Amino acid sequence: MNRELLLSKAFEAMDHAYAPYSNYHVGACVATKDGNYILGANIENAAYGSSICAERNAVFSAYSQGYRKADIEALAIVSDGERIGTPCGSCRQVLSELLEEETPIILSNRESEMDTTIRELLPFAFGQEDLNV
Ligand SMILES: O=c1ccn([C@H]2C[C@H](O)[C@@H](CO)O2)c(=O)[nH]1
Ligand SMILES: [Zn+2]
Repeated sequence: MNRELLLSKAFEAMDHAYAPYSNYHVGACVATKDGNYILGANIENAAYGSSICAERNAVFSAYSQGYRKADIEALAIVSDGERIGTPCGSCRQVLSELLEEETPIILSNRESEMDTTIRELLPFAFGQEDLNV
């Protein structure tokens, strides 16, 4: 996985964000172990709650193409904010099920970068194993 290419694909996705309400543009890219780069951007809606975050779009897209957590090498999430953006609570919940605990997550706002994992972002996550089924 080429880190610079992964980040540049995430910034390319950010350019496709549709964010007329927040004016906060986010891009994400999943790097798969077989060499694919799958993009996602935040897409907003006048009914605000119907909007979708960039990282969920990218990871859902990867799953829609048949990839699963073991196939994902890294996830980059980038934004045009003044500080590095971190995933919202809903995305952390989704990522905790759809990524491996230690899959690298790279966050950037062009000025700086930060490396993390979903284990670090959402410790003690609620998951499938908590269900009574
Ligand atoms: O990690 C984040 C945080 C926010 N957003 C989007 C949702 C909404 O469109 C806008 C403002 O919350 O940014 C993302 O895509 N990813
Ligand atoms: Zn989110």
